[in-house]
Amino acid sequence: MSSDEVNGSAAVVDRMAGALPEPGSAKSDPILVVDGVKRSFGGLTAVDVEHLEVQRGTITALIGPNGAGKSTCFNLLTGFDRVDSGRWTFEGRSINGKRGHQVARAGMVRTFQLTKALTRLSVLDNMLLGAQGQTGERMGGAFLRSVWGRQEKVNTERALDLLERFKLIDKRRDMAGALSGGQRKLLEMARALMTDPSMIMLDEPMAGVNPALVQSLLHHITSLRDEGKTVLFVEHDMDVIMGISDWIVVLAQGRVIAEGRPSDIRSNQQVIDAYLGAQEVEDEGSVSGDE
Ligand SMILES: Nc1ncnc2c1ncn2[C@@H]1O[C@H](COP(=O)(O)OP(=O)(O)OP(=O)(O)O)[C@@H](O)[C@H]1O
Repeated sequence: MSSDEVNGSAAVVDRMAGALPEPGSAKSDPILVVDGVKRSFGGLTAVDVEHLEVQRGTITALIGPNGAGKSTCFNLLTGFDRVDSGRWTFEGRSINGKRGHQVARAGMVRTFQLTKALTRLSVLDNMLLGAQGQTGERMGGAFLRSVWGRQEKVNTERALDLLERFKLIDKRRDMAGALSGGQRKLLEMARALMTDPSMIMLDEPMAGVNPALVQSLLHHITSLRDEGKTVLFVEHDMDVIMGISDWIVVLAQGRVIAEGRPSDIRSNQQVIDAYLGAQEVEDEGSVSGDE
């Protein structure tokens, strides 16, 4: 059995069957299709993606060196930044120009590199904020309750179910600020699921997380895929990337320089030159741990 078959279920392997390991490759059933998306800051081109398709029901990693444009790409696609040019469709519908909460309501939800869990709100209130589709970062719990009314019961039940699933149920009354770094990542993921998205985008879900919680997060990510959701994630940890990705997209200087299964990417000389070579040196000197 190949490492790619180990990573994904048989169904996932089938979904990627016709996809060629090359930049811009067509997928059999793309949930997200990006065309000509560009974003510059002053004279610096941060993102310049000619064509990208993300296959439905898979785990796709977006990797690349620091400053490659990964977070900017996430920000653009999810309505947290504006493109200079380009268009993209989600579930066949254009979501250009939509704001973050509208994108979330369309079914595409993202988490942030630095967790946005409101530290002075309880874990449960953070979850209830998630039900709004990521708006209201400045809203308090009392406001939430008045807005929700009858809907609050339904949302609270969903929040408690998710907190149970993510093993945070005992923390529901604690302030989010009292959680460890890893628990905040779990809360971010749980919160993102409040709107029952079909696609979840995770920005560095493992950063600052201790090894025990890494296993738990990995389990949650693969479970989401196995339930039929699409996962797109940005990550630097190569063991994580190679271990759970069905497909990998490599960005360098804003452009997609390679795409493929983990085995394709590992042996791609251009990727080794632009990223993997330097990454190995970095990993040798790094120490990981929870906050
Ligand atoms: N708001 C901004 N203003 C100016 N420059 C920006 C802004 N946001 C990003 N950049 C620049 O755009 C480039 C891409 O940054 P981005 O954060 O998207 O990279 P990244 O691949 O996510 O990096 P990392 O792995 O370090 O998180 C970088 O050169 C960065 O300095």
